Amino acid sequence: MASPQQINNLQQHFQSAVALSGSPNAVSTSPTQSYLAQRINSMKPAKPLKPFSTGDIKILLLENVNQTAIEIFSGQGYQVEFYKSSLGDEELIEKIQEVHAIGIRSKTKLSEKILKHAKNLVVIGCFCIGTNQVDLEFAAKSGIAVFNSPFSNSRSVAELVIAEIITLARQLGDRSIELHTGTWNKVSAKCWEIRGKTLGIVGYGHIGAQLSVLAESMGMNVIYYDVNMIMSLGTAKQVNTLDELLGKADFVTLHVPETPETANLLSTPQFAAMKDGSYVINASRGTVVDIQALVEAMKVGKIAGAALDVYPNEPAKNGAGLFSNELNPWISELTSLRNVILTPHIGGSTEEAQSAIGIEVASALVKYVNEGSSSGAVNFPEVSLRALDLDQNNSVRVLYVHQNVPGVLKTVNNVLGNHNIEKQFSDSRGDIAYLMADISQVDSADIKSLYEQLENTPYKIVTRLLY
Ligand SMILES: NC(=O)C1=CN([C@@H]2O[C@H](COP(=O)(O)OP(=O)(O)OC[C@H]3O[C@@H](n4cnc5c(N)ncnc54)[C@H](O)[C@@H]3O)[C@@H](O)[C@H]2O)C=CC1
Ligand SMILES: O=C(O)CCC(=O)C(=O)O
Repeated sequence: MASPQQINNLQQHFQSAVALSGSPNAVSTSPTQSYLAQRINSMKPAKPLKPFSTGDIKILLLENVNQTAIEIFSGQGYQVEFYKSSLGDEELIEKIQEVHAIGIRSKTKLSEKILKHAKNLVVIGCFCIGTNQVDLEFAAKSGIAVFNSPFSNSRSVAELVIAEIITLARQLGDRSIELHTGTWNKVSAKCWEIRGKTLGIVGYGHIGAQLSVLAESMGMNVIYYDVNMIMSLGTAKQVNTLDELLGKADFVTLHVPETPETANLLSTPQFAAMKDGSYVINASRGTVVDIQALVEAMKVGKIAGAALDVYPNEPAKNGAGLFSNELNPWISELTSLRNVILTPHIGGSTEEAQSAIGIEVASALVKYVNEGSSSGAVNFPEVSLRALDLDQNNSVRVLYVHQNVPGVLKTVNNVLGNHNIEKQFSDSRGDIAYLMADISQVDSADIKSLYEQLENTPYKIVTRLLY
């Protein structure tokens, strides 16, 4: 057990988080408050680890990732390069060659074409929920772990949808535009209360379920369709088919991920199956709704209103004139329709959500870079080891990503077996496996040779040593 003075010193050490460079000569550690509290509360001082042979940690942050993340990375001494927008392919390819970590939101496409240029990249942070913008399989095969924030912006999306339900039901967008342009148009025709109306939620995950509770509290009846059986919250009811939901709902809202199965989930036949005068809301991904078909269904009055937050193609940066037919061919038709609310992918854009996402994803990246823990990774086996103790001198943490084929562990343990293996954990996910091991009695002169032996093993994808 550590003395109170030692704990205090440790606390100061973590809190100041100064000069924590990723260079081989500097100490690195994790900064998050919850993690800090966990470490300190355990009353067992942990040995801070430093990366071997990765040089100074460089991180590229795109798409205006929140300040909380910048502070965490800077606090670690990482070299942070920050951009407000995403980058074009050419510039991205140039920048990605050198960095060890990259942070993006929903716009930056990290396809195989881009990722194959990354020479040092060990980790990708998606500072959002969706990870469809990253080629997760190629990343895993290249030994690059991907993290996201699974629910930090869910509430923000659910609240936006509640606002949109009322806005559509009362035609508030149109009334506001009219008055902004001098027209007083006091009408009640086809304007409704939402009380007693049926909300159909497609995808009852984090956002769908949160929305369900909010909608019920406002007097709506909730039904939902999901490919999985999911426990209902409140008095919501799961229906068996999408068509059943479409035939019953006054408002249909989509909260599914972008997958091949969800492409054009709502198209001409689905709009035809909906109730006359019903409404559509899409804050999931742009590919989930066939927007040309939606335009047609609205022109004939089948659909009385729509709120869209996401589009198949979205501009890479903010600016006037970017939302035009050059981006998506139906934009002028869509913008000429009445009772259509169009927002620029802001479902998760609140101060609360962005700050929480910044802390969550940055902390996961730091834990992976500094300690090797892949807990929460979306494309990687989840492996973690308890920290090394402060007094464990001559210990090395081995991080070894390899192809999931028979015999690899035998080869690796032959290399590690010259030392004392204090603890070891390995797991696999599809074609990829990840081994973490803490070994002791390692002379510092031997670290380079240990690294080279592991690097030269067959089926190795990435080797990292922390000590
Ligand atoms: N507009 C915005 O700013 C934001 C958009 N999103 C989008 O919302 C999506 C949903 O987010 P969460 O609720 O957190 O995801 P989640 O993973 O918690 O829930 C998704 C649900 O959809 C279901 N599902 C998958 N395929 C389906 C299908 N073909 N038909 C019916 N159900 C299906 C799943 O079983 C799951 O229950 C994200 O994948 C992301 O693309 C998320 C956050 C912000
Ligand atoms: O805030 C963003 O940039 C993207 C939000 C989003 O779509 C997500 O979290 O999946």
